[in-house]
Amino acid sequence: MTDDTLARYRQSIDNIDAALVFMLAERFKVTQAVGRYKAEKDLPPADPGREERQIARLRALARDADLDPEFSEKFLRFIIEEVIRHHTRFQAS
Ligand SMILES: O=C(O)C(=O)C[C@]1(C(=O)O)C=C[C@@H](O)C=C1
Repeated sequence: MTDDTLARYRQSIDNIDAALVFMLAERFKVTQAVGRYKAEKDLPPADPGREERQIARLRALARDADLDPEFSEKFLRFIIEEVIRHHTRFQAS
């Protein structure tokens, strides 16, 4: 059975998912550089003040874009948690 409407929606979803992967790859490239820099300069892996500002900004953007702010906060925290794990590995090596 073919459902053209569903197929079109899914094509768009696939494009968006691909864009998300590319954007995340770029973000992690930058944060890897930040991790190396922080390790060199003996800076702590996490910066809770910066995180709070990022989350407040993202929540406001989410509200404007009609996206659930709770979800956007969870999503950003999930990414930052992984970044901090990478930073911590740089400090140990
Ligand atoms: O901005 C930094 O200092 C970073 O290390 C990047 C980043 C982020 O992924 O956005 C990660 C960890 C910090 O706690 C804050 C922000």
